[in-house]
Amino acid sequence: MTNNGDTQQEVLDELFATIESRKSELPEGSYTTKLFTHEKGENYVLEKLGEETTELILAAKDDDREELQYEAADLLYHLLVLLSMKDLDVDDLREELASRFG
Ligand SMILES: N=c1c2ncn([C@@H]3O[C@H](COP(=O)(O)OP(=O)(O)OP(=O)(O)O)[C@@H](O)[C@H]3O)c2ncn1[C@@H]1O[C@H](COP(=O)(O)O)[C@@H](O)[C@H]1O
Repeated sequence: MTNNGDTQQEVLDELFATIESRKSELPEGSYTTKLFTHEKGENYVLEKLGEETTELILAAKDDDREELQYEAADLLYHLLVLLSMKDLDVDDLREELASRFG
């Protein structure tokens, strides 16, 4: 693992803020806009989560750590989009995880 300091520490917050901004502005050419405006509605992001989960499982089964890292990031991105669609945010996720500590 590499560590470039604050940039990596804050990347989840920055990614979530970008997702929220795409949700309100819906800029053309944005993949996130595509997820928020797809004709299948939230089912499309749910399908993507299923696909990304399958890809993650295959990477784990293959013991391909590089692919696993890549697929985990894809999965997390789509999860954050789903949270945003449901008006939850990354702090809700932190709060739930923190409540399980100890
Ligand atoms: N982290 C991500 C991210 N992870 C995965 N993806 C996209 O998720 C898709 C993964 O689905 P697939 O592997 O099935 O690829 P695909 O065939 O292109 O997907 P489909 O078009 O079939 O749905 C790819 O298109 C990836 O580009 C992401 N797209 C965007 N982000 C982040 O979101 C930010 C905003 O992106 P835009 O909304 O595109 O401006 C970016 O700066 C990134 O930080």
